[in-house]
Amino acid sequence: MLPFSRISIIGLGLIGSSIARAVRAHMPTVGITGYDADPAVRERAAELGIADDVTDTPGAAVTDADMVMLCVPVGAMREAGEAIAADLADGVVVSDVGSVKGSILDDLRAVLPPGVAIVPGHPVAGTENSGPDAGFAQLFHNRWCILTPDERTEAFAVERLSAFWSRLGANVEVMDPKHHDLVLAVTSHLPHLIAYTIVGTASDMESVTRSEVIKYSAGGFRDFTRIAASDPTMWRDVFLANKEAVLEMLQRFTEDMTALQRAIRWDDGDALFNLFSRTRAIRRSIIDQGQDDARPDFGRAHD
Ligand SMILES: NC(=O)C1=CN([C@@H]2O[C@H](COP(=O)(O)OP(=O)(O)OC[C@H]3O[C@@H](n4cnc5c(N)ncnc54)[C@H](O)[C@@H]3O)[C@@H](O)[C@H]2O)C=CC1
Ligand SMILES: O=C(O)C(=O)Cc1ccc(O)cc1
Repeated sequence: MLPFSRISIIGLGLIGSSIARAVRAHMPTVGITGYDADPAVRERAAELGIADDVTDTPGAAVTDADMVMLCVPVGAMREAGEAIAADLADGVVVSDVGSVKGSILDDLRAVLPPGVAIVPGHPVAGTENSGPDAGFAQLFHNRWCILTPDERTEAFAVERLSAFWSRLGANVEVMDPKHHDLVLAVTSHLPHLIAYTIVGTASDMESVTRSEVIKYSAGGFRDFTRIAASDPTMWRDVFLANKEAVLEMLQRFTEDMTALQRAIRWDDGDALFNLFSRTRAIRRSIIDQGQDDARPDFGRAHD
């Protein structure tokens, strides 16, 4: 049995359009209605035919839905919830895909009516691209989707949402929101901050020209430039919403970086070698678990 029969997607960018495409591919009988605050995105989404209907108001997109997925930047979740509150059907499941989970449940509970089941979620899958053209149906294949309900969240809603993400090819895990934010601070948010910093540092250097940075961007730097091309609005919101955990991880990172600086200064080759051997082992276990993104077709636009 299908977990939902008519879904609504609010925010038709990379993640919203990927969900729409994946639902089309894996649950073709499920109806999809979409809305985006940006008229140009609505127009493009309609052109691409990623939803059965793209509406001009948020309310019209949700009236008939049995599940609503909020796919907007973290800082816009509350406003997006407010905009649909009056038009939600009783018993509807509302979820989201935000990269930070701590405050979302409180924010959504504050603006949505009591008859609505709220299950926050985060598909740990994405790319540096944004907008409706960037989405693709296979984005969630063999990727994690973390759900962060609390003790008040209706069990039926967690089960249905779990089934929904499984159908899209994801592996579902349930986690406490605070723990989610700490784990993602080190595995996703801090790496993005480092990438933004290093690319910024290189571009600020006066003795190295911009064309040299582009021309000689070998392995490491090149990977950072991909991450540092990620959406500014999305990442501004992530850092502001996960301030505490990011600052805690940044503190640890800075201390570890200072230790490395010291090892280089004092020619402590053993310290460098030992750390690099430990980190190599982590990379190998990621590959062994089939969690590597370096698949030949990953991140390319295809449906
Ligand atoms: N980009 C990524 O790799 C991943 C992003 N996420 C999360 O998914 C969410 C969406 O990110 P993307 O799809 O990448 O961004 P995107 O920029 O591609 O799409 C977001 C869309 O939301 C629309 N929007 C903004 N405020 C709105 C509002 N109040 N009502 C309706 N539409 C509104 C924008 O016009 C835009 O089209 C974010 O919360 C992000 O943290 C989660 C996993 C991966
Ligand atoms: O493009 C990449 O490497 C990413 O890390 C994508 C990504 C961005 C944000 C998330 O919350 C989850 C995944």
